[in-house]
Amino acid sequence: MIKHINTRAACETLDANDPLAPLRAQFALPPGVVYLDGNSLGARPKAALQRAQKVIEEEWGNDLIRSWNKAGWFDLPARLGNKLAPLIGAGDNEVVITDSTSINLFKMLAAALQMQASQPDSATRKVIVTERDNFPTDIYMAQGLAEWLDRGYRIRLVDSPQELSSAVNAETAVLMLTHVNYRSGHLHDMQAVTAAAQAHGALVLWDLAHSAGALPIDLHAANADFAVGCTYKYMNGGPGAPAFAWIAPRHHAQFRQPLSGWWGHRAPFTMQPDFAPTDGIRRALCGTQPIVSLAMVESGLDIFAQTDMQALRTKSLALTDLFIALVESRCAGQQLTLVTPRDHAQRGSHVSFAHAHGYGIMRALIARGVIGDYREPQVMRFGFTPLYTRFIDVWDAVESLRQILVDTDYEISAQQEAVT
Ligand SMILES: Cc1ncc(COP(=O)(O)O)c(C=O)c1O
Ligand SMILES: Nc1c(O)cccc1C(=O)C[C@H](N)C(=O)O
Repeated sequence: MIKHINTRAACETLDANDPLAPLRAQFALPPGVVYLDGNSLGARPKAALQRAQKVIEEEWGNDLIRSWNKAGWFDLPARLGNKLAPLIGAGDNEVVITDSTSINLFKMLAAALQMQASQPDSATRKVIVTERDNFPTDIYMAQGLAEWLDRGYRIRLVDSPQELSSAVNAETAVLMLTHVNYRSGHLHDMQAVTAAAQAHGALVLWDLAHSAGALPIDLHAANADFAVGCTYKYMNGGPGAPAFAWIAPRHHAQFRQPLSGWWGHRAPFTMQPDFAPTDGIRRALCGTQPIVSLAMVESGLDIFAQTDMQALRTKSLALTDLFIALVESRCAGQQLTLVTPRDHAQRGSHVSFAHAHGYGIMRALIARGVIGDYREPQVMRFGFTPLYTRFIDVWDAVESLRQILVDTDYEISAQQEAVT
């Protein structure tokens, strides 16, 4: 049906019939902007401003240190983790919101390697498998940990999802994958990949940065071992908002991570000189949390509580289908190559097109108020956030893209900024 949409008026009708359309009013989006970068930094929930005011003025300003108890600051990582849990198929007391995704990757990987080190085959199980095309921080964190441990761990980088089945074997300690690829938008079959790796004795760590809040996830049904992800993308927690970490309950008792700060201690205010890990998911914590930033995450999560991930997925696929169809019909012959899988089962919530002058074209789009981003090599990335993206936004974005391409209205050798 989406394939036959070829007027802006038809997109207006899609918006008029969209059951999720009213949710957009809960976001503060600047006028005249088509925002297609919620996969990198989500838009601001209007409620975040009042929340920030309350945290800063009342909780910090007025109640001062009493707020650790009175405003529940100390429990915030776990309380918000419980709110996030249903979005990823996790249960109560299984998720904390804390630190950054990079740091949580380090903690989960370190704990997984330690669990594997206690197995009888530990001498030969020394490989961390991931994708060469994974988001670089994931690979860098694994490299840093392996180097620092200096116990013979190696990183094996696979070049395609198809290669995974031959790359994972009895030497694999951990398979660490990003569920939806940051560049291509390719979506892994979490359940099948997890089962195949576990059949070889590997533990499986999922980075949900580009899928949490974008599509339904069921960590329990997939029998995953560990998961991490960002809250500042589809969850709209704000720039640099703390990330989340999930540990399968069956691993809680064995879980040990090396950043053994006092927030992970059994009784931090007894001030004992020896570290004794607390029970459960709070073991993933390290030290004092950035409370103002952490508190912002709740405003984003509260919007998800008004809908469900299946409804969001249905709209997300309609938006990405429409974008692909319109770009291919209206920008035909303009040397654009679709990088994202067409198959719904393999597609997240962003769409990427490659063009030799991708960076210059993206700059021109941003100058016209259509905000996406650019990833090397040559990839223009457009994120579709079903909570606030409209079908007319898709139309308007493609129309701007078409005009820029037809008029060659972009700088061929645009100077790259620090953040692309
Ligand atoms: C897959 C993936 N993991 C991790 C990150 C970021 O990690 P951090 O928040 O630690 O910078 C990103 C994006 O920045 C990402 O796309
Ligand atoms: N975390 C980011 C940042 O600190 C600056 C600019 C962009 C980001 C992003 O989140 C990028 C994103 N993970 C990506 O997929 O490229």
